[in-house]
Amino acid sequence: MIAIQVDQLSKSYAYYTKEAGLKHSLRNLFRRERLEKEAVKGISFAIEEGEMVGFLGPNGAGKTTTLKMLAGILHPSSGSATVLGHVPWERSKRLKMQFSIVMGQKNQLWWDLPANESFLLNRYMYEIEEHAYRRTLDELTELLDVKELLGVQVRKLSLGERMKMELIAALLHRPKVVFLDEPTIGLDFMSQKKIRDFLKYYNQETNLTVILTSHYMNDIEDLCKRSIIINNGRLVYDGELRSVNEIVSEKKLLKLKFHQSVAREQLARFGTVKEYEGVQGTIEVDREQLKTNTAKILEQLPVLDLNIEDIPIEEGIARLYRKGGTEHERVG
Ligand SMILES: Nc1ncnc2c1ncn2[C@@H]1O[C@H](COP(=O)(O)OP(=O)(O)OP(=O)(O)O)[C@@H](O)[C@H]1O
Repeated sequence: MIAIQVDQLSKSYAYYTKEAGLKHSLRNLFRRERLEKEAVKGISFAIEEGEMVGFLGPNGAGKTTTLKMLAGILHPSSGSATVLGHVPWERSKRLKMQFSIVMGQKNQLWWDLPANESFLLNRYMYEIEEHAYRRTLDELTELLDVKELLGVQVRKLSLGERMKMELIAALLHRPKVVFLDEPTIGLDFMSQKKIRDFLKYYNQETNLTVILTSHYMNDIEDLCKRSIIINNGRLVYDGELRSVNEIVSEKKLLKLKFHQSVAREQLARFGTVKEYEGVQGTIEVDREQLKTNTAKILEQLPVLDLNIEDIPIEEGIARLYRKGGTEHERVG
């Protein structure tokens, strides 16, 4: 069953230019230049129930704008969307009861109170029955290993502990769809991994539908079979992250080890040298030349070991991003 359906969704922000100086300020009183920023430009996708989808894009690509529309915080300029069959910006109670958003950069818990007080507030807001509340809280605090921290003022918790509490607050009412916006931002490697392991387990156990944005590729690679990538407001990729390079890159990496030292110039005859240490090196080779160049290398150089690899995913994504620029369109 489809949980999230997005069709030709667009959002433009209107804003006015302001030049510095008194002369310009006075002129602006009478004649301001109105500009429009098309932050999201007709994106479409569908997400099945239980899917965990990565949502990627460079700064300013339109991710937050899209998530805000799907969370019902913003109205779109055009297009349509449904979350669990409801139009999000109509803000129906039935959808609110089945939905949650976690923003790694924003606090949703009361800073000066212990987390369990904020949880109680959520219990009343979401009308969670006492027994179900106790059971869910027990389960989540157990899984995230924060039971003994429930009574500690949120401001005194570490970043990782606070993030775990934010997740609990978002999941107490057992939503069916959750948007996680940078849930591991600023966390150390181990805390990131703990949150990832929890999300993986919880998604499998409960069939939760998740849209996840993260600047850490580990999060996306580990958790999301599918990623949607937007750039400059447009959808530029929808599929497995691993396959990005098949689309954007005409290059492969050849990793070589030799019996004896080989001169850099010798390697450079077969491709762009990326790493060089005498007895080993890495070169970037055009896909079409891969076969012939590999054969020549094996024939002409003292090869001990040879591996063919894709260019790193981060690099493939960066190439995908470089395909688009920014657009500010004048409308009046
Ligand atoms: N209220 C607004 N008025 C005018 N322009 C806006 C407004 N909000 C966002 N924008 C512009 O819309 C574009 C998309 O912004 P958005 O915050 O959706 O991007 P993002 O992909 O979430 O970026 P980041 O990763 O930096 O958070 C940006 O160019 C931004 O400057």
